Amino acid sequence: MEIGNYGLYGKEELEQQMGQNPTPSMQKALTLPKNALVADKFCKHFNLDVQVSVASCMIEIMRITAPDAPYGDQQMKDAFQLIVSSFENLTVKSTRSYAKTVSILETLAKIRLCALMVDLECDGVIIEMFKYFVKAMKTNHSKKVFSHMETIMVFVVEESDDISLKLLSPIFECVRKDNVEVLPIARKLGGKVLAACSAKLKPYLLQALKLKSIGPLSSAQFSNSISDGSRLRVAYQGVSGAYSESAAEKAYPNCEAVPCEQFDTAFELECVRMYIGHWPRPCMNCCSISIWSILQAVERWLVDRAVLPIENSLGGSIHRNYDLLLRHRLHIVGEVKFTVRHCLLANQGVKLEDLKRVLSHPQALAQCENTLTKWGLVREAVDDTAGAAKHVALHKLQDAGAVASSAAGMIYGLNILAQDIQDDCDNVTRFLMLAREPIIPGTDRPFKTSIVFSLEEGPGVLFKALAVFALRQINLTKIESRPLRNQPLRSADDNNSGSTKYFDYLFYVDFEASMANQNAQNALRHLKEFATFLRVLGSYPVDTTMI
Ligand SMILES: O=C(O)C(=O)C[C@]1(C(=O)O)C=C[C@@H](O)C=C1
Repeated sequence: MEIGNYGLYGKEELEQQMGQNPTPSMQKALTLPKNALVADKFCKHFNLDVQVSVASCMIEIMRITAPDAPYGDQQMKDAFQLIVSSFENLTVKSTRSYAKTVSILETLAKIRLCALMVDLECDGVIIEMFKYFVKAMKTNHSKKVFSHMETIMVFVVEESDDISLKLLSPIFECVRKDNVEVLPIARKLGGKVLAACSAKLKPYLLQALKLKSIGPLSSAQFSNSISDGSRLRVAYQGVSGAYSESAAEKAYPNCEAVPCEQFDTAFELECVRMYIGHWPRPCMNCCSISIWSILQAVERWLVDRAVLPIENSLGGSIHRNYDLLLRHRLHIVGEVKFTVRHCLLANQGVKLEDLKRVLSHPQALAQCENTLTKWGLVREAVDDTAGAAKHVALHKLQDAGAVASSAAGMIYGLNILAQDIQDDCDNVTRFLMLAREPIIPGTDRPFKTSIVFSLEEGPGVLFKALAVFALRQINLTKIESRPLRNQPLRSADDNNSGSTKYFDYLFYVDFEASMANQNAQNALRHLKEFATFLRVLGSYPVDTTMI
């Protein structure tokens, strides 16, 4: 089909913008340059600046001849390809052709030539254009550039009848909450397009989310991919640069580490919200309820593992996380020990003497207790170390620093004022890997089993409980007691059918044996005889490595 003119996107509107159609004499005058431009020696010139100049002349001719297209369909497609290729110049402001490229962008936005791109089904070219826009947002452009990109993207979406997910993926990718490669300004661009086209994009967003969902877990331990070949998604609490992210990557070297604001939600809705976390408010109001209900259906399969810090060699047990282990019906499938080396981070130009306060995760603050006291800094607890660094950078704080990793310093552009500020160089945090399915315990390598139980009141019951292991030469590596805050629990057989009971204390015990081991099974059978509640949290390989 020969499109031939821009009638599809409003002749009148265009005539208004252009003033009038070109006169016959102007049409005649244009013939020569119009034909010359499509010659290979110009449009396929090896020099990129020449190509941009050709693209600029072509779009100028399109502007003059509007609403008629100056070329036939194939030549128009080639011209669009050349025009879009020139947008590479938008990614580096210092290039010679930057100003010319901005003017091409402006014309494309103003005369809405992109409608013709949609009609000509130039999907590949449009995707390339969207990708350039997102990439270009790493450079500091004027507001005008931002608004032209927004106009073009919205127009393309609104003009397209049947949009492919591939075409939308640059937009969805740049609003994805866990996409650390995207700068806030690019997120804003994606968010504005989503907001402007919310009604049209809603079904596509849901489709994209469903495709992200994955089937039930395989029980393969420490496997980096799931059955369909996609990467294992490992949720961790905090933002990029948190120690938990490094622990996730140590356990599953090829995984996709997914930042979540709170651990409680790592396996739940937070991971679903990663797509719509940056959805602008007005849009949330109109679609959140339906998105919510549909997302609930897929939420359970959005991540495969969660990483949970459980204890630290200096700070001790992380009590809240012990409580979470019981609240969620997840299984421990692995552990990772990670050497934590803290830095004091601050904005560029800020010196140690300027600091009055320091932000970090309470565990990190506790691990640097002596050093921070020596410096006389007021401690402020936040959700994670990298989040603290991000906050200090984002708000350009001059009186506050952050205790976090050097990686967080790099990510958020902070200066390292001091390194290795933990109170002891042997500062190791133990992380647990959690999954919905347990792994099949083995005997081929050292295994550890974590259990939680409660006991009736009485003299010597705890002694008796621990003796079941001592009698069988099973070594205990950890014992932790937690108060039971009057919360109902299932009974000892753990099959969900027991009556509700209340206990005073819970004992968390780790012992060095696999549940595949007869000795360990006998010990637990023995313990069950007088435990009022018992659950195996997981039997998993011991982390014998240290980094
Ligand atoms: O805030 C982080 O970076 C975390 O990964 C959390 C955490 C923790 O909870 O203990 C992990 C390791 C360090 O011990 C300090 C903080």
